[in-house]
Amino acid sequence: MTLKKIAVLTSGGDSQGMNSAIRAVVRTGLANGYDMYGIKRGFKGLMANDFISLGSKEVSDILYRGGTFLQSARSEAFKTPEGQAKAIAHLKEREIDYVVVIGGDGSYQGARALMHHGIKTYGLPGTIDNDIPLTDYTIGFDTTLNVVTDAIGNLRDTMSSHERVSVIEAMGRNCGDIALQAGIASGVDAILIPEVDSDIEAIARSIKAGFDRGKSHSIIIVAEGAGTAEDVAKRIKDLTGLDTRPTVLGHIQRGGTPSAFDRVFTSRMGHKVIELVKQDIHGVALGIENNQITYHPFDDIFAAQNNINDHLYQIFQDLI
Ligand SMILES: Nc1ncnc2c1ncn2[C@@H]1O[C@H](COP(=O)(O)OP(=O)(O)O)[C@@H](O)[C@H]1O
Ligand SMILES: O=P(O)(O)OC[C@H]1O[C@](O)(COP(=O)(O)O)[C@@H](O)[C@@H]1O
Repeated sequence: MTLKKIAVLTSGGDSQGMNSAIRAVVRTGLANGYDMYGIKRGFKGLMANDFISLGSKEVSDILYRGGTFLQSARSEAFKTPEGQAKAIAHLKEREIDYVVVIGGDGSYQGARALMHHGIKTYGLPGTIDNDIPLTDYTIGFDTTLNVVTDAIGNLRDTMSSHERVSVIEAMGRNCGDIALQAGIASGVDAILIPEVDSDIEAIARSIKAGFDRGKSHSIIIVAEGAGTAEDVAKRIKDLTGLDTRPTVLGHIQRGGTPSAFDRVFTSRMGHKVIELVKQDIHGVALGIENNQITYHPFDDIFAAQNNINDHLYQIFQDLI
């Protein structure tokens, strides 16, 4: 009897913990007698037939590394029928039975496209943005929060010495979770996120009042989906007369050694993928909900809304 073959790829923006997820899928797969493969550079590498065989040794020494050793890519060509036909042909030639896609919602669209061509697929939520429905956390989000929280601490030191207002731009595309949770963790004075309309004049008044009471610095965090640090800093300066400095954290947020939380939950998810393979359950995306590893059909993920946590936003407002 031929061994069942499972291939793993990482796609879209990389995130800290992807390596840990790959390692867990591969080691659990090997322990259960499957033949394991990696596909380099996401769907781009799949179209180019860029596969590598993965044994236990190939995934050693990666658990604590950010990024993805399989590397990642965004590929417009894969969205076309021709691109997908190439990808399917390589999977069929190699007799790959299952494909594990680690990436964000775009990558999930790609996984669903493979599924519609008869490939058994799984999605793991690999994005720092925390913008995937039906999972409380995405891979790398916790590490990114720690990176952003550290950066805000550094900015606080220098802003305080110079009595300045710091306006910090966080990533997240159209999702405000990084800004909201790093903002709570850092005790910032204002958080601008795309999900909530903010009154910049009211924010400016309260920052000015803070300085008038003797505060030596003020910190505003703005999610990239809600505007730029530069625009917000200029507006605050115009409204308050205070010295302001914009900082764009950029891709620094996507690096760093994955947190213990990211390593543990990705290990659990990777392990769960193989349990699902054994039961021949597929066409699903995995998540963590109430500390349980869960899974849902791709169609349910696309039908669901990813809402900001209103209660957390309220907590932030009550704490300023
Ligand atoms: N509608 C789609 N159909 C097929 N593949 C898609 C689709 N949308 C995205 N993809 C593939 O997934 C890749 C990653 O998506 P992207 O949105 O860039 O990142 P993420 O997965 O992090 O959201 C894209 O470059 C493309 O190859
Ligand atoms: O690295 P790039 O291609 O410049 O993309 C930046 C975008 O990727 C992210 O870092 C992660 O998003 P995805 O995981 O959905 O790709 C976003 O927060 C940001 O807007």
